[in-house]
Amino acid sequence: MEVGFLGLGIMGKAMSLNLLRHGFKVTVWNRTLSKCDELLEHGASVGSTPAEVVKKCKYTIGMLSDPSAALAVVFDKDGVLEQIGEGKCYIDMSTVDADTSSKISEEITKKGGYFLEAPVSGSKKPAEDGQLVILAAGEKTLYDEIIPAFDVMGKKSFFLGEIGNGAKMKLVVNMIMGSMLNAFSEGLVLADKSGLSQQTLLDVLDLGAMANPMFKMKGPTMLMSSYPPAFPLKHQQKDMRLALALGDENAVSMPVAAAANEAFKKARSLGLGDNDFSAVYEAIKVPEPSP
Ligand SMILES: NC(=O)C1=CN([C@@H]2O[C@H](COP(=O)(O)OP(=O)(O)OC[C@H]3O[C@@H](n4cnc5c(N)ncnc54)[C@H](OP(=O)(O)O)[C@@H]3O)[C@@H](O)[C@H]2O)C=CC1
Ligand SMILES: O=CC(=O)O
Repeated sequence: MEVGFLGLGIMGKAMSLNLLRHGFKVTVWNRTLSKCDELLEHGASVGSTPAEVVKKCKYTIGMLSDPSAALAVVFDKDGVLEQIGEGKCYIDMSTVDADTSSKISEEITKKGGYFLEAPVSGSKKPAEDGQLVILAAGEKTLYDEIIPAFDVMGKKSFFLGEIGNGAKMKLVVNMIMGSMLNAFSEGLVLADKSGLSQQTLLDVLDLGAMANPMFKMKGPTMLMSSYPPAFPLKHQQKDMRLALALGDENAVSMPVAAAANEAFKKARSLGLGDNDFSAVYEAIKVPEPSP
């Protein structure tokens, strides 16, 4: 199977390498073209624009940072839309809101193409190991056709129905994840300030009903103030923002998520946006100014 891949950030690089490793023919494009070099060494072809990739491949996958990037790659000059048409398929795996996905879907469909949104749950390591959870929605026939690629990139794929449902599911999941990480960070600070061993807190949590891979993986590195980006904090804050907007639309009160969003915003204002999202702990450690 031949696929195009647009966006070689942390996730896109790992996902496209996996496809190559499993025998797919892959043509890649990235805004910063130099990031294509490593993929070229692993046997990928390189397209000079998104349009060129779509022209060459029946199936093209996008993995871009946020709604504006996802829209730019489709609608800008030399974008996906210029070559999409009858028999061409576009799969956007970026985390965006339902409106962004719908705009892309409408225009692609108008031109006779097929569209699937398919955001993923799971970070850098699951992407490298082909262990993502794929949350797809949109064109069911395209979903069935692209399953061989999803099976390489992920451990489980869900088909969630109409366009927007994949985006919404992803935002709900990440709203929970961001809120949990904040509560965890506050717990670490509280343990420290009240004279307890933070390591013992990690051990206690890991033995009880709240044990989870995120606390287990992030806890030790947070205690070392080490935040190499697996999931960049700026993207987690974008997801909190989009999840809160979804809450607004549906009149769902989410005070916990709103407070977590404030902590991620504070972390961004401290210059931590390109660090791993667990760096929110640094923002929680900073004392509030006294009145
Ligand atoms: N990292 C993670 O753990 C996970 C991330 N996600 C989601 O996946 C998506 C990608 O994440 P990740 O790989 O971590 O992000 P990165 O920041 O590592 O990569 C972002 C990619 O988007 C490209 N990009 C940004 N702006 C534009 C633009 N205006 N036009 C064209 N390309 C653009 C970047 O290109 P360039 O190299 O030129 O900057 C890069 O290829 C995000 O939506 C994120 O929320 C989902 C699950 C897990
Ligand atoms: O979106 C991030 C993730 O870890 O999933």
